[in-house]
Amino acid sequence: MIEAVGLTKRYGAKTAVYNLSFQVKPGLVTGFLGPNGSGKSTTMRMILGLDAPTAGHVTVNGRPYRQLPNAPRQVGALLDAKAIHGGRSAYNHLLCLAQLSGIPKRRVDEVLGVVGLQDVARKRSKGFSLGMGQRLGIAAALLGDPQVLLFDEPVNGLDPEGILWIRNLMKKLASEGRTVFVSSHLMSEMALTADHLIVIGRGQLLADMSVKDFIAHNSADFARVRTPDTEPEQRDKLSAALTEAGGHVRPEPDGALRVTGLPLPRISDLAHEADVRLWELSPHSASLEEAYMRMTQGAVDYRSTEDQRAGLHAQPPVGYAAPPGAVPGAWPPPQGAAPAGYPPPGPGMIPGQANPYAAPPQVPQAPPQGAPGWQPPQAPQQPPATQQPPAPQQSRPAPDGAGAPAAPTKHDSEDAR
Ligand SMILES: Nc1ncnc2c1ncn2[C@@H]1O[C@H](COP(=O)(O)OP(=O)(O)OP(=O)(O)O)[C@@H](O)[C@H]1O
Repeated sequence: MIEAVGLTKRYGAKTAVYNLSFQVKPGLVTGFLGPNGSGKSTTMRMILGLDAPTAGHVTVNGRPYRQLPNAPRQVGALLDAKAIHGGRSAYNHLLCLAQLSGIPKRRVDEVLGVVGLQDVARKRSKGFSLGMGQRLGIAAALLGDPQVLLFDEPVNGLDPEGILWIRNLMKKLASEGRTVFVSSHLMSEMALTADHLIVIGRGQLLADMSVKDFIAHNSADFARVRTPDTEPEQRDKLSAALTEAGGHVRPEPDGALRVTGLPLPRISDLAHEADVRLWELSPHSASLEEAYMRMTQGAVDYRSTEDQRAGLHAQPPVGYAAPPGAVPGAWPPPQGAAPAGYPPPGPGMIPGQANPYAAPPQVPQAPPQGAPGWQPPQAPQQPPATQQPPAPQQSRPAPDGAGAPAAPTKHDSEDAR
């Protein structure tokens, strides 16, 4: 079990993670989702004692990582698969990690078999493809047969067969009662792999719930209705009738109508009353991807200017009414402002948490802590000094990095400096 309480990390004026509290339970695959730069890797690094929290704390099996006896046998991690000494063979890389942690040599062959690298085990890893590197990183994570596993983007570079393999591996590890915490941007994959989701945006918790609940709470079921393609006036007639009856109607790219707010039998009756023939009337549930996009769209930091111009990034939440005077179709509303009609936090959001559609002001950025006038909202309590993991050191028990918490940082760690 992994438990974070009020976890906060600041890099100078940048708040990467703010007041994050969650539990990752054994026996489940827990997906860790969030847009680019939302703080996933930083959180994982704090779990592994590679970054010290600015406030709050995180424990693995009840202790900070650095206080775990023989940590590599309790926790395995894939942070950065490229963090391997390229001149070393896969076998020697794993052997080195095993020897540093007192893991028997035979385990090296076992994990090479598990990840399917047995035939290239003696080849230098610098010739490995991205997918082979990922497999080697996963082998290193499994080396100590740990109860707790963290994977940062494990399917990166894997082909479809590899993706299927890792999906089954994660599920198997969880079914053995292990704690499996995995970050990914592949929503379709997460929908198939994860039982539970932790979603963050701009370093803050947006959701902590089962995949099923997440989809149910963050998406509206809808109906697709199609009238004969050859009679566009029928479509307009139906659209008017459905809107008048209180439905929300949006055109689909293929000419169908997407209708929310009306049950299927009612749509059928309204079509009948309007004397409109239907070619399609079908119920639909949103995908995890749609639910995720809906929840995190306001917390996306990096966006193509092309998308911004074309408005591709933004679909207003269901029920959103543009404020008076707004440019028609403009979404999202101006950052930091919550105009009239701005949706309140929905049922899928964390109680007491700010509306995630809102822009960053909840995350205190400046002035820095201690500066005149700085007042963090609900500032988490500093834990006693004894609960803080010791400051990360440059040299860690696994010098080659991959698969062990020793993996070099994606960013230069301020702590290490
Ligand atoms: N050592 C550092 N110094 C300064 N800023 C940092 C450092 N590490 C991370 N950050 C910043 O903290 C924020 C969170 O970064 P992080 O890598 O944790 O996000 P992420 O969710 O893992 O992103 P991605 O999905 O792109 O991998 C980013 O704005 C990042 O630039």
